[in-house]
Amino acid sequence: MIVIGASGHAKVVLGIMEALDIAVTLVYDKDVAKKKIKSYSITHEEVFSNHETAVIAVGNNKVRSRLAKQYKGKFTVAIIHPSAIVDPSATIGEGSVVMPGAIVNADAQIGKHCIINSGAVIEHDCVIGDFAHISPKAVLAGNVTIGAGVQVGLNASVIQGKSIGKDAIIGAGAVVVHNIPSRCTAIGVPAKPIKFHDSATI
Ligand SMILES: CC(=O)SCCNC(=O)CCNC(=O)[C@H](O)C(C)(C)COP(=O)(O)OP(=O)(O)OC[C@H]1O[C@@H](n2cnc3c(N)ncnc32)[C@H](O)[C@@H]1OP(=O)(O)O
Repeated sequence: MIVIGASGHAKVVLGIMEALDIAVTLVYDKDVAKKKIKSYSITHEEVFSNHETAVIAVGNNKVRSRLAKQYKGKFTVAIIHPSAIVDPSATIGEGSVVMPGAIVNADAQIGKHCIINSGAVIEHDCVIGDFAHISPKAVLAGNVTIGAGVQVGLNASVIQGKSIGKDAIIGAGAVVVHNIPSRCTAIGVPAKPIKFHDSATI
């Protein structure tokens, strides 16, 4: 399997692949200054064979979205660390990565190319849009809806039934008790928007 990206996030993705015994054919990053990641040499040329599947190991939601378009057709599976607990009724889209210790509960639906980071909890019936990132130790209660491209920060929590609009950023430690609009940054307890931005992930 090809790993696209060679940043810190890629180190964790590579660790998951090692734990799953998935053979890494090459790690690609166009940045020629990057030479090695863990025990892997970094390839700077796009020398992908057509039939080989890939994972995008890039933490930035917008960059991950761009790369998913660029290499469309190469993504077939989700990568899930063996220590994560995923209910059999949950669905996880292709290209998504579930990190160590995460919990994804019954009937949760996780989109494509999402990151469910270390120790995050996604409760029953949550729906998470493509390219979202649920940061380490963030907790989503039941029936939460997360728009495409959202980042929920470290240790943030969202109470049951609330929704967060596309491309919003929820600050570390925030507690979401009201719906949050698209394309804003919201912080605090209770979380409130402090600014809005234009750019969209998809
Ligand atoms: C494995 C990994 O590493 S995964 C990575 C996980 N990373 C995270 O979860 C980080 C989440 N990001 C944050 O919390 C950021 O601070 C953000 C996105 C909320 C804000 O970042 P920026 O847009 O750069 O805003 P900035 O840093 O200028 O802060 C704006 C104001 O909000 C305050 N603020 C920033 N973050 C928070 C927060 N999480 N909670 C409360 N207040 C905050 C700042 O102190 C500042 O206040 P001031 O204007 O009174 O000085």
